[in-house]
Amino acid sequence: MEGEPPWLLVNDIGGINGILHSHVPFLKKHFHLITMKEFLENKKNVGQKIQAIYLWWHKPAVDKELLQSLPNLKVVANSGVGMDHLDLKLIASFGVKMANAPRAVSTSTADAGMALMLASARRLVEVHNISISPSMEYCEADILGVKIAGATLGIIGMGRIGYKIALRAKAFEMNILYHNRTQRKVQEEQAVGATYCKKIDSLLQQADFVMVVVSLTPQTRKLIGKRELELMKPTATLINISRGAVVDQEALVAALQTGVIRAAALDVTYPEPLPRDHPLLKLKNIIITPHLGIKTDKTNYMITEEAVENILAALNGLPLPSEVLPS
Ligand SMILES: O=C(O)[C@H](O)CO
Repeated sequence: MEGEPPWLLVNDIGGINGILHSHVPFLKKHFHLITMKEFLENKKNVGQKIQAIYLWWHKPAVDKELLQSLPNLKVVANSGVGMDHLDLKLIASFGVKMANAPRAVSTSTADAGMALMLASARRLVEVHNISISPSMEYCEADILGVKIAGATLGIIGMGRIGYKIALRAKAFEMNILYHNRTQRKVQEEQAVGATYCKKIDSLLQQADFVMVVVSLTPQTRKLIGKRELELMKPTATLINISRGAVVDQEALVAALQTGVIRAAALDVTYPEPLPRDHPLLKLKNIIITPHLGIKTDKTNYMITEEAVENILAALNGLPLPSEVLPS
């Protein structure tokens, strides 16, 4: 209809899997919002009106059936950087563009990685529990942590987020190693004092903290398995803020149970959340957070702003600021 705003499909508004209510007025300035429920109730009449999808926490699922019922779909915008939940080739085969939100997420995800590293090093969860226990009894040895200044951080994946972690770690006076498909420019390395490890093994052998920041691809699935864990120092800590499947969880459970490594701090697991009887949840030397990376007041809003920017560009035939192409 002439003058009508473009229709944007979202999974839901509010609730567990819906966009935040506070984002609705901003989205409504640009789009007519339609939820999956409304779409499914009236598929035939509204399918051709929908031009864009905004995925919130990976929902709705963009499968062949959905793509076939949206003949005028132009763009799928994701509320995060990782696109591993999408079949990029399938979406592109429908002539639909895709975008993620790398600018919005990087600082908060880097902060979450640092928070996990510091919490594990200084045993924050354990000491909190001691502090609120009725007796407050503890031995000094129970609360001894790992000194951060002077320790070596190995960053696996030196993209935008990895680099922001290095910037932060430098301020904490850490030695920084990194492994990445491509080496960063010398000036970039010098700015954060990071040393490139061409081989992941050498990083694993030297680091006191190994932080995994790669995206999930067929090449990075189970990148950290039994062999890699055994290469790590017994005093080392593994921090994963990328995707659960990058670490072989069974191997990790065994490594934590038998002291192959000191501890782990995970913002991501598979599945998310873990079943309540999962062995990882029974360990003392672990911290698990519920995919906290981007969950801050401002970050959430910036993600929606970045998505809107991408969607409007696609609808106006302009280059997308954060277009993602199928590899
Ligand atoms: O990919 C990201 O940006 C976050 O992990 C949210 O999915």
